[in-house]
Amino acid sequence: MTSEASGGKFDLIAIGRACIDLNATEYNRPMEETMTFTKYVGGSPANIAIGSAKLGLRAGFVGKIADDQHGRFIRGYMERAGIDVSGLTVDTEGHKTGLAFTEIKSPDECSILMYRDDVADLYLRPDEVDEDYIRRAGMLVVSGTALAQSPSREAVLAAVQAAKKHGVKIVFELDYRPYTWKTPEETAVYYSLVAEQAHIVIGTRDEYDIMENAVGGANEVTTANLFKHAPEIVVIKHGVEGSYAYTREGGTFRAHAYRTQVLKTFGAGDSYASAFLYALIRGKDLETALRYGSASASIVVSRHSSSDAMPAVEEIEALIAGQPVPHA
Ligand SMILES: Nc1ncnc2c1ncn2[C@@H]1O[C@H](COP(=O)(O)OP(=O)(O)O)[C@@H](O)[C@H]1O
Ligand SMILES: O=C(O)C[C@@H](O)[C@H](O)C(=O)COP(=O)(O)O
Repeated sequence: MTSEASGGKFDLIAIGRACIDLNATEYNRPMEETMTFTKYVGGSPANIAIGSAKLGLRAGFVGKIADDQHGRFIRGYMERAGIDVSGLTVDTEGHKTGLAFTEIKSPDECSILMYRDDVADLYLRPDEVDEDYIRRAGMLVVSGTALAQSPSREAVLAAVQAAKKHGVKIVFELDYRPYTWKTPEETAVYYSLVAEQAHIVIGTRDEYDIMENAVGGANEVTTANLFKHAPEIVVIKHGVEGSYAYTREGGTFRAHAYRTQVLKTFGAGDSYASAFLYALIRGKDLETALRYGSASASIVVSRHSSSDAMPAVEEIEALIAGQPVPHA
C-alpha cells in the first residue's frame, strides 16, 4: 500500500517538473552527429524524488504531466520507483512534456538541448496543490525552475505557504536553467523570495550568483545574507572541487568529490541532493550528509542517466568506505 493510500507521512515531497531526458547513446560525439538516444524520466525534482525513493525514503511528488504517451510513461516509471503520484495532475489543455536532449561530447564537455515551450509542468495551478497533501511531508523540496512562469510560480508559492503553516521543512534546490526565465532581475527576485523562506538551500556557486544577480560572489557573503532569514543550512557546490555546508550556528563543513570514471557531467546535482537529504532524514551529521551527496553524485556521473542511475544506499556506503581520502 502506498503512503497515500494508508494516509501515512512522507519523508519528502518534491514539487516541479517531471519530464523526459533523451541521452545520447553515442559517447564522445557532438549532437549534430548523434543518431540514437535512450529515453529516461528526467527533470531535476523528479530525479530527486526517484533518487530518494531508491534510497528507501517515502517520497511524494506534486506536478503536472501532459496527457500523452510521455506523460503516462513518466507516471508509470515514478509509480514503479515507489513514489506516491497522487499529487500529479494531468494537463487538459494540450500542453506538452518537456524534453531534454543530452550531448555527451566528452566526459567533461556535455550540454543539454531543451525543448520547453508551453510545457505542461509550468501550467500547474495553485488550486492543484493540496494543502493536506503537503502537510503530510517532513520536507518539501522546491525546484527553482518551477518559479520561472505563472501559474507554476504561484502553485509553488502556495506549496511553500502550506509547508510553513504546517511546520514542514522547506528545501530549496536552486536548479537554475536559463531558458524559461525572462530577465536576471526577475530570477533574482523569486530566487531570493523562496530562499529566504527555506530551511535548507542547495545550489552551485553559479546559481547563488544568479540569485544575487551578481558575478563572482563569495560564499561568506551569501551565507551571511541568508542566515538573516529562515535558512538553517546552506549548501554551496563547486563541481569537482567539492562542496560546502554552512550552518546558522556558524559551522562550516567541506566534502571532496569522489574519484570516478566520468561518463557525463549532468545528473550530479540531483543525485547529490537526494543522498544529502536522505542522510539528514536518517539523522546523520552534516559532514556525513555531504559525503553521501558527493558519493551519490560521483556514481551517477559514471552512468548514463540521471534518474535510472540513482544508486542504492549500499553502493554509496561502499564508495565512502573504499575512498577514505577522496580527491581534490
Ligand atoms: N567529475 C566529477 N567527479 C566526481 N564527482 C563530481 C564530479 N562533478 C561533480 N561531482 C560531485 O557532484 C557534486 C555536484 O556537482 P555540481 O557540478 O556542483 O552540481 P550540478 O550538477 O548541480 O551543477 C559536487 O559537489 C561533487 O561532489
Ligand atoms: O533537469 C532537467 O530538466 C534535466 C535533467 O533531467 C538532466 O538529467 C540534468 O540536467 C540533470 O542535471 P543536474 O542538475 O546536473 O543533476
